[in-house]
Amino acid sequence: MKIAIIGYGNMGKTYAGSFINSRFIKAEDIIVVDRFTPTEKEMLGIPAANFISEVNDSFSETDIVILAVKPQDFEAVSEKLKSKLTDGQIVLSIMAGVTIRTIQKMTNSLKVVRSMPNIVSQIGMGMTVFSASPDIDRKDLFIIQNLLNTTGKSIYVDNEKLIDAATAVSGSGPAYVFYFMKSMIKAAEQLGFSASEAELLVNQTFIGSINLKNANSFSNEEWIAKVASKGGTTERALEVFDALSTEDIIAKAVMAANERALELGV
Ligand SMILES: NC(=O)C1=CN([C@@H]2O[C@H](COP(=O)(O)OP(=O)(O)OC[C@H]3O[C@@H](n4cnc5c(N)ncnc54)[C@H](O)[C@@H]3O)[C@@H](O)[C@H]2O)C=CC1
Ligand SMILES: O=C(O)[C@@H]1CCC=N1
Repeated sequence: MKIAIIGYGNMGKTYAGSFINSRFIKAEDIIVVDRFTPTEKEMLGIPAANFISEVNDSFSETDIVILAVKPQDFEAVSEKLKSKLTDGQIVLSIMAGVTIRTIQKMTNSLKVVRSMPNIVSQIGMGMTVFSASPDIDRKDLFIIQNLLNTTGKSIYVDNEKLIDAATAVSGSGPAYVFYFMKSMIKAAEQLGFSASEAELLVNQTFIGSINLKNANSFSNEEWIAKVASKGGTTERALEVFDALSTEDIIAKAVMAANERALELGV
């Protein structure tokens, strides 16, 4: 199977790396289009000749074309791509917001899969939610899901609106986690820890908590109750979160991301 990746930034590189490392796709079967020439290390064993700056005739030989540019760059890409795609090819988009309908219109392609991965795909622990146009048959969907699963876990949704919702939850989600970590590190420093000590305390707390959660079937509420002793320190901190409506703030932020995904699709 041959794959073209348009846009070799954070996500384009992540995808190429996952496909190659999982041995699902051979490095020589990947074509990359970007304005920038990557370093040798970034090429991941893909032959230098397979890196091109514009979509060209070699595209008609590929089975899947992955759109990994920013939504704002899609129009320019689609202009070049439109005339090169043939009927059997699958277009797989990871762009935030851009709808299946828009991708179909702008690429003249009926076989479109729209997905929302996250950056954690870099270490094979990503979360991807995907949906497909009616012309994608079961076999196509199976191939795509196998490909996506080289980057982590995936779920298929019929309702395309859930791709925007996933963008706001799991797509942008890693940044929310890093934001929370950054805030805790800052507080730890204010309490007297050095920057590296603060980072260790917070990293280990996150890694440990997630692994603990995964090792048992208790809910988040149950875990909170196990940590927060009556009249103790955690309870005092949680009172501050509640008094400042932190849950509402987080919900508002996620809704804002969802709104932005919808705007990007217009
Ligand atoms: N960064 C993330 O965590 C996630 C990003 N996404 C989506 O993935 C897409 C890419 O995001 P990133 O990789 O973070 O962006 P990026 O900015 O790191 O990479 C985009 C690449 O596209 C290239 N590019 C721009 N115009 C081009 C053109 N006309 N032809 C060929 N290449 C062109 C740029 O040179 C750049 O290397 C976006 O649509 C974003 O919504 C989805 C999930 C997570
Ligand atoms: O911020 C963005 O628009 C992209 C989509 C999800 C993560 N990054």
